[in-house]
Amino acid sequence: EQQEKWVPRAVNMEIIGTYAQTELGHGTFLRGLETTATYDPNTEEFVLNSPTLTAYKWWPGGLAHTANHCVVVAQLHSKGVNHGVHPFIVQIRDEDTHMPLPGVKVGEIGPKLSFSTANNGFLGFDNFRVPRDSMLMKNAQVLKDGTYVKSRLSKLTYGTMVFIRVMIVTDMAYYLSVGATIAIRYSAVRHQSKPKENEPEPQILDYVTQQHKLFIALASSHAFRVTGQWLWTTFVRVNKALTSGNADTLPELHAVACCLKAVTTRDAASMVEACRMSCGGHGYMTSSYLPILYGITTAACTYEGENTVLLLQTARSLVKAWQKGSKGKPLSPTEAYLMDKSPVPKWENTLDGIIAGFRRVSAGKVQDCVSKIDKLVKMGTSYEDAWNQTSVRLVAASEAHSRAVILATFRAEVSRAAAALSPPLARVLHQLVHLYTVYWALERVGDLLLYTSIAERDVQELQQQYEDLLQKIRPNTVGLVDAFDLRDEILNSTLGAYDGRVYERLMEEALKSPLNAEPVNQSFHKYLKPFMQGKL
Ligand SMILES: CCCCC/C=C\C/C=C\C/C=C\CC/C=C/C(=O)SCCNC(=O)CCNC(=O)[C@H](O)C(C)(C)COP(=O)(O)OP(=O)(O)OC[C@H]1O[C@@H](n2cnc3c(N)ncnc32)[C@H](O)[C@@H]1OP(=O)(O)O
Ligand SMILES: Cc1cc2nc3c(=O)[nH]c(=O)nc-3n(C[C@H](O)[C@H](O)[C@H](O)COP(=O)(O)OP(=O)(O)OC[C@H]3O[C@@H](n4cnc5c(N)ncnc54)[C@H](O)[C@@H]3O)c2cc1C
Repeated sequence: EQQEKWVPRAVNMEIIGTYAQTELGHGTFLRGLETTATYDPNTEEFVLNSPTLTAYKWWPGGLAHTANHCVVVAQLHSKGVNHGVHPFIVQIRDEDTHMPLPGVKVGEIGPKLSFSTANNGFLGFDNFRVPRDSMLMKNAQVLKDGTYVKSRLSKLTYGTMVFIRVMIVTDMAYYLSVGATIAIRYSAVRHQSKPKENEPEPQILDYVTQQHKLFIALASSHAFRVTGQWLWTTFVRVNKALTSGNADTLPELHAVACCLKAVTTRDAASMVEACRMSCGGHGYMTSSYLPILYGITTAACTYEGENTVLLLQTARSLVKAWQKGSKGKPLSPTEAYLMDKSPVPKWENTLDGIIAGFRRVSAGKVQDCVSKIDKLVKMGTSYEDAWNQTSVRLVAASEAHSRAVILATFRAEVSRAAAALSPPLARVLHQLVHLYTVYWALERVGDLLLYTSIAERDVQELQQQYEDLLQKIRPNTVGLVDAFDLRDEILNSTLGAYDGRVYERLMEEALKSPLNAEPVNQSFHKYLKPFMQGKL
């Protein structure tokens, strides 16, 4: 009924909304949110109120000047009892005049690192009344007399965030495809230095260090697209089960969505920055689009759940799984490997060997965390303090688990799809899987040395495998980014345009600057000349 009321109006843009959860004082700790929604049975209304400055909603995208409605997450009070945070759909502006409604204080939060096109806003309520059906009652309800009917699963309130975290993994695949396209096309056009005096300046794409910076971004885009597809399929399956009242698989989805969102956003931000730096000074130009792209990807490390907090959520699940498995209870498919008690096998420099190695690292780290926590608790430390003192290791265990999931998914999905591809295309995609897997083995070689039987000669061989792969992928690099098929209008980049006219485009953009409107800028007469004449 509520969906019939609100969804059609949102779809036809009568309602422009945003998600108003975060407050000045709380973003992570949702149970600490201060906005209140108090039910008045006499009028069958909720009274929304921001009791303190820190209760003001702060950050929601489009809230400042675009949205006329929003989903407000508030502490629900009824019959004198606080039932915790619940979502409410609230009109905040007049649909004709767009003026803020009486009792609503709304505005712009100010300049940000990036996302300058999104008017992120603040929102405060001064005993603002909304009808009872403003409470989104899919999970929990408040009856006309104020009786609270609890949800069958309180965490369903957090469902929106799981959905967005699932989507973000695919978003990162897209953003990495943009960064890789810009930087690799530029690296094919840019010639620099003379390693061989009697030869012309080479393409910078032929420097192996440049390949090391860029090819992992290209491979990660494919790895995250494939993993994002797998995660979406998992989300759809869990959601279907939830609809029929079965919440058994929700904890696993929450855990894997948390660590994948955290690892893919962190990787995307650092790899987009590497793309920016690989383009030298021109990568620092706004017209290259790389600084904006960095701002967008680094924001994703914070929004929809700050990365550390989410990695700790996954660590909570891994520790619980270890404790369950140690009692012989079955584990979820993504965590079942934790109970592999077989002897550490002889190391193999193969994809399967490396994936098995990352699972060993994750299981070893989880076991070390459980042992440290148990030891601290036995010494009289509270569980919460023991958790905090172990939290750096818990984050590392969560990252290792996430990497094992990505490596295994990327390999399995490409192997499955390869049968339907032409042999040359299958070969190139397998090279990207191989590069991605060996890259991360080398990045985490310390962990592999701690938890597997990898030896020094294996590491040397992996380094050679990696350098051979850079050489094999080089001839197809431009073709691989062209295959992302990103239009120039979407790339919005002087360095990444398909025609490669980099220098002409850089100059064209420079000449658009208002500072080039006249040969002598007025600042000379107002400041420079008086200063030079000692008059300032
Ligand atoms: C391809 C094209 C791309 C174009 C894309 C364009 C743009 C990109 C899109 C968007 C970009 C622009 C803007 C971004 C919009 C951003 C929006 C936001 O940021 S919205 C706000 C997000 N905020 C958060 O995520 C808050 C994070 N905090 C929390 O989730 C909770 O506070 C936290 C940390 C989980 C703690 O909650 P708490 O109640 O204290 O729980 P516990 O830790 O005690 O755990 C209790 C149990 O509950 C389980 N749990 C927790 N969360 C969930 C969940 N979501 N689902 C299921 N279960 C959950 C948890 O596992 C515990 O279970 P056990 O007790 O261990 O069994
Ligand atoms: C571009 C952008 C768009 C956004 N859009 C929206 C939106 O549309 N709607 C919305 O509601 N919100 C939005 N947000 C807000 C975002 O969801 C919050 O910023 C995010 O949830 C982090 O919360 P916080 O800012 O309060 O940081 P905090 O939670 O205060 O985190 C600060 C630091 O404390 C650490 N920390 C916090 N808790 C713990 C813990 N338990 N254990 C260990 N360390 C901890 C964190 O790791 C972090 O290092 C947006 C934010 C950005 C940057």
